[in-house]
Amino acid sequence: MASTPSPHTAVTAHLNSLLSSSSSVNHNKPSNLSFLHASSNPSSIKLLHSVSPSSFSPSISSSTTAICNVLKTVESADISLSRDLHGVVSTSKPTILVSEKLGEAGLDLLRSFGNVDCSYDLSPQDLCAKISLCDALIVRSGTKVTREVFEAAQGRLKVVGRAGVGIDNVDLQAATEFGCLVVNAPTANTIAAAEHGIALLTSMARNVAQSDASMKAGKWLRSKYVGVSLVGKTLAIMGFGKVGSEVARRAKGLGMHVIAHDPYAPADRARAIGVDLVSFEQAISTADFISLHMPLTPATNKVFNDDTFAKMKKGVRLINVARGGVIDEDALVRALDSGIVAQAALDVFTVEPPPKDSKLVQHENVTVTPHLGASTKEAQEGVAIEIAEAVVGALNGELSATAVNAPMVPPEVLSELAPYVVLAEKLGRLAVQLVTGGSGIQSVKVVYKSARDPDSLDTRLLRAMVTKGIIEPISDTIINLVNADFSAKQKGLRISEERIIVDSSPEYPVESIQVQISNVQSRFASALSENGNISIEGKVKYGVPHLTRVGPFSVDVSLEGNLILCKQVDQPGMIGKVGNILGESNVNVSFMSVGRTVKGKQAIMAIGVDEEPDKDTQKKIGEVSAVEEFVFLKL
Ligand SMILES: NC(=O)c1ccc[n+]([C@@H]2O[C@H](COP(=O)([O-])OP(=O)(O)OC[C@H]3O[C@@H](n4cnc5c(N)ncnc54)[C@H](O)[C@@H]3O)[C@@H](O)[C@H]2O)c1
Ligand SMILES: O=C(O)[C@H](O)COP(=O)(O)O
Repeated sequence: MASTPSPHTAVTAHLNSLLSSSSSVNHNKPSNLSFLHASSNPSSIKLLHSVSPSSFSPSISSSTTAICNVLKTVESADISLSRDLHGVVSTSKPTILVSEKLGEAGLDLLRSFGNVDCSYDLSPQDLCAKISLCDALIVRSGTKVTREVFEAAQGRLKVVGRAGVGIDNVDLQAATEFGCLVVNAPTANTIAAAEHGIALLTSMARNVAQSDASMKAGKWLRSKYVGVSLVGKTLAIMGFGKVGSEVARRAKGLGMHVIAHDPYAPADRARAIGVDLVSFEQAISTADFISLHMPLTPATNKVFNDDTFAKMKKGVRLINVARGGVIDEDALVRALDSGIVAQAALDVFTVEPPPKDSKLVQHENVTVTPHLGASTKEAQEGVAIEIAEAVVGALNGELSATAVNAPMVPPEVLSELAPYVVLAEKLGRLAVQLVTGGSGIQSVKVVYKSARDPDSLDTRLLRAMVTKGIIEPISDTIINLVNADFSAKQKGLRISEERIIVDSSPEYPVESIQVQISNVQSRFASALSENGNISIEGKVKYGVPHLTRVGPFSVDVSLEGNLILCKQVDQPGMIGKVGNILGESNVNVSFMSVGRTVKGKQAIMAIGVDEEPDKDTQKKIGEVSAVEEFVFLKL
């Protein structure tokens, strides 16, 4: 059993805290911190510990050390630990609330990882009451995950998994503000939805539902239910994404002429299946059938309304397996009554279930199904597995390929950037401690020197880590990849980035990272560069982050433990004097580096120390005659 975590473990543990720590932006509420253990294999990361910061009192670091010691003892035992709200450490697993029916295979996977609570049909109040006991929530389209849910979670909820595509029932803004990751299952129900679209298209064209109902009512109405043929007719696909393009493929097989409108779809993908991409106006004015496959967003909300129906070909037929909200349903009733729209086939509604007396649902030219697009056995099993894997991965601190509100960083980029992620956080943490009073920071610049083309360097993770390092020491907000940019904006912190190409080995993604804070006073004036900004720079050496520059001074000290920066007149004996004072106080020096601008003038000592020197010791250092200023910094 290792008594000291390997550099790799430390690196991945840092990554995990970035990816998995949950936060509450409502500062009155406690946030949960997740301590995660990373094994030497980054793909097998285990959530070991979850604890409320209130239970850390009085000293976060001493509690952390104690907890880490416990963790070390179980490191090889693959046991999950958690601490309850009273701070009692116990073996427990994360709790996953599943609020709508999910396929068994997905549930099995979830059960092998955590405690699964399948509570279907919860009222909004019951959901809010339960959620503070849950680490993850899995929903379909029937559960509204509102801001109130995130507030009620009190920082514990780390991930919301949407077992399907549409995330319009999740308040993404609130999720992001609360640092909660949202993942979806975007692929497993595509074919089911496309097949349902085709089922609605063909059954509407041949009045299958209406004639079935009339026969069951004892009638035989052959002339009433004469249909229309599909072959040679123009079908407009609105939203040429996964479902839209599969509907297009199938409609071509039925001999239809298919056009599509999608402002973001690549023309070559459309061409590849023989579909012309056209403007919105052209699509709706020339089509005999219009099939909707765009997401519900502020831009698509009620995009089919009185104005747009008026532009359609008289007698057009409409299919909607996307979202009810893209249609103004009252306007559709009017268009059906006037004959502009001959028929509609709808799987989705603005309010689900729609009111029993809905004129639209009751309309004789309308065929309806109760949101069944994704409801095939195959799709539901697929979606359940897809979302269970995404949620387990997220709880394990892995970056999700289906994250909806966080950058998706490919695993290879992630593993390459891992040591720089640690460096970025430590530089942010050091830089903010150099500011007098710590707060009032408005403008931070992060400069990356790299031999690589700036376009090939994905710095989102590094920027988030610098943000984490700066914000966490001066607030009670826990920062992760989800909420880093939002939290910075909330605090009026502008983080800009610059990438400088340097002539070094492109083998490493980053040569150095520099953090500059402008328009602030510094507790350590020597950290100010010529332009008056606090400026510190670091590099990764042999996988370990190092501080390499403070203001104009070059230093080289490994960023572990704590740090004393000391500015003195460049003269012999200084290392001994300060070293002796620390030694007398039992403060162990781990690293030491001296940097100067000109021989015999000023120099900076960067001293790595394991313990924090007490006030008396710090006073003695300040009293050494050649020492002009010094500062103690926690890493
Ligand atoms: N009825 C069901 O059970 C069911 C099942 C699956 C998906 N859906 C819904 O179908 C829709 C499409 O799903 P998908 O998996 O194909 O998603 P997708 O993201 O692959 O495709 C959506 C497409 O819509 C396009 N789009 C965005 N804004 C647009 C606009 N203003 N006009 C035209 N196109 C626009 C996008 O560029 C994208 O290509 C979603 O709303 C989803 O929720 C419903
Ligand atoms: O967006 C989706 O994936 C579909 O609308 C499916 O929704 P459901 O999971 O509620 O069936």
